[in-house]
Amino acid sequence: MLELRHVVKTYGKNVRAVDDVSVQLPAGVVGLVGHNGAGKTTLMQMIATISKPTSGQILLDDVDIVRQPEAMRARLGFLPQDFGVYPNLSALEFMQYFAALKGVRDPARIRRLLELVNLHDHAHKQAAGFSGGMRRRLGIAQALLNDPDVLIVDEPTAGLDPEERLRFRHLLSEIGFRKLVMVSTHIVSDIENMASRLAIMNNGRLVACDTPDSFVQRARGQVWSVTVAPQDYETLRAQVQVLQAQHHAQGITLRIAHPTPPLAEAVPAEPTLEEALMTQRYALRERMDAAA
Ligand SMILES: Nc1ncnc2c1ncn2[C@@H]1O[C@H](COP(=O)(O)OP(=O)(O)OP(=O)(O)O)[C@@H](O)[C@H]1O
Repeated sequence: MLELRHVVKTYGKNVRAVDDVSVQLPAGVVGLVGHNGAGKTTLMQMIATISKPTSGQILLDDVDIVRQPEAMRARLGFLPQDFGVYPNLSALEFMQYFAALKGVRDPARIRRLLELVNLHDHAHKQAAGFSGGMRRRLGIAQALLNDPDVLIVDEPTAGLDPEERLRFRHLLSEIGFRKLVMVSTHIVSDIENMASRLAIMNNGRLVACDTPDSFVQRARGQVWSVTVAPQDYETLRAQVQVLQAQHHAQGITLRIAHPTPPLAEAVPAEPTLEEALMTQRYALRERMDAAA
């Protein structure tokens, strides 16, 4: 179990990149979601013991890893956002290199990991010729060398094609059956079918941490569907949060986030996870505007 207690990270006097985050995370896939600059990378770096909190505690199975970072490092696999492979090494050489750095001496483990990430047929090819997805998969393979209990992956699918994305998601969700996998992303669809929990960050704060179903459940009754004439669309758009607009011969069918029916003829719609998170974001923004 990973536990964060009142974790704060400030840069200089004005930037509070992570602002009083407390959460308990058991095994499973946790999707860390938030806009650019929300604090996801800063939070992950502190958990990965690459940077230290300004204040607060991070505990792995009750051991304070800020004071004893080696307790985390021995059990950690980390794939940072800007992870690069060495282009002149083959996949196998790359794994052997990292295995030596991590003190892993079992050649069979390297073979198994290359099979797990589906790169065994490319083991002897230089990484220079690899696609973005193959490089990310090689990154995951090196992160798994020490059989980590905590796997942290920052923006895993950036630059991947749809098929690679699917394969990568499948791989992470399998690992999440037994381990804690933290995945940061802007793309909700990337994690919607694999995350057991979503942690939502906004301006350094953890504004919610819950199961995907709970987010959808809370958004029920706040997403509406209605078809309007094209000339009414602009007026409506200025008044309510339009989640989706689909043009067709009969007009424009809208999905709208609103606490009450936005028009008399609007009917309640089943929210998607993405819509549920957007609905929550709008509600949060309104609360913040009201408080300002
Ligand atoms: N080394 C640093 N020095 C100063 N400010 C920083 C530093 N690293 C991050 N920040 C600031 O801290 C805030 C959080 O940044 P962070 O990179 O953690 O967000 P993020 O959610 O990961 O964003 P992205 O999705 O764009 O990667 C931002 O305002 C960022 O500008």
